[in-house]
Amino acid sequence: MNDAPNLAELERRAGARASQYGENAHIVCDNLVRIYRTEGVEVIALQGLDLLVGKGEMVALVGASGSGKSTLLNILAGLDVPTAGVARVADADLLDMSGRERLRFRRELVGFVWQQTGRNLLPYLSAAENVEMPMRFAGRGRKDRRSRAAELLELMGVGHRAGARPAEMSGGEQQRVSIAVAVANQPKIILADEPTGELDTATGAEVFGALRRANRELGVTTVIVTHDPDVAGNVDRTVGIRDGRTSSEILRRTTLDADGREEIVAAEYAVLDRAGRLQLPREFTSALEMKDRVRLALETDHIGVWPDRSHDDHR
Ligand SMILES: Nc1ncnc2c1ncn2[C@@H]1O[C@H](COP(=O)(O)OP(=O)(O)OP(=O)(O)O)[C@@H](O)[C@H]1O
Repeated sequence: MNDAPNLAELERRAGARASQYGENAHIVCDNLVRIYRTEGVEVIALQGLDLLVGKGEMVALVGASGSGKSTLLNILAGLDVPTAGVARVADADLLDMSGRERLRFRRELVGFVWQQTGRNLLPYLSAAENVEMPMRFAGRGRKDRRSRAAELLELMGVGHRAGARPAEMSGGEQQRVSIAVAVANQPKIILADEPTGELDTATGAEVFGALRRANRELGVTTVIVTHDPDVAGNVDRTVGIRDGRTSSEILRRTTLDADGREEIVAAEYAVLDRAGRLQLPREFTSALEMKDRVRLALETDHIGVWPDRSHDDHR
């Protein structure tokens, strides 16, 4: 008897494998490409980016200016449409949405916090009124709105500023109110673009703390774009973006030290994508003058990478 699978079975297995990528993730980017075309010039802002974020996870995106962080965040926010690939957020397919679905996605599923507080808050409304505003749009009753706004401002540590207008608050307070606004309608995801960009370090840490509380207490998946070098201690995972691709990850784990005390350990990894591609850190490749090609060797527990010396032999 021939036990070899037929073509239909092989296709079924391949399909089943494909659907497994990111099946349980809250955010899935698979080979995401975004090309901007302006006056005949093409800029490839994202070139095959892969990213998975789990439900309830708090992730920071870091990377040099122009690496594609804002492009990615705008796509995840439903404000921009990728050129190719897969982008799924809370089960919504961002490449295949009608205008109406996109609007619903932006209103109900994601909350935003932008760097400029002026973009987050209406200047003529008090903190509490700002938090109530999205709930009014969603048709929630007045009593319910009031109590939820008060609760959220309290959670963000700005309950005592409920009656203040944005101009009467400090930058850090405004950003904490902005987080309360972003979570008012119970979104599944919060996206924050440089939320501490205009703040000093101490105030920035308070804003990260508020984002952390929203993430932990409300269970909302959180993605933050930041230049803040101290961010790794505040989030579960830091994802480095280089040239439009995820290139490295810093994972934060809590372990016990020799005396049984909890300590936070952050370990840096290079990202190996599904095609087997790996970005070697520039400092490593330039230290050994590696370019164009390298020699690889499989060892029992690691892979060796050597500079290509074949030119030297032929000289
Ligand atoms: N609307 C646009 N039209 C053309 N090119 C764009 C546009 N938006 C971004 N780009 C280009 O795409 C690339 C990625 O830009 P992006 O703003 O995503 O980077 P970034 O990592 O967020 O940078 P920064 O930290 O400076 O905000 C850059 O080369 C940028 O010039």
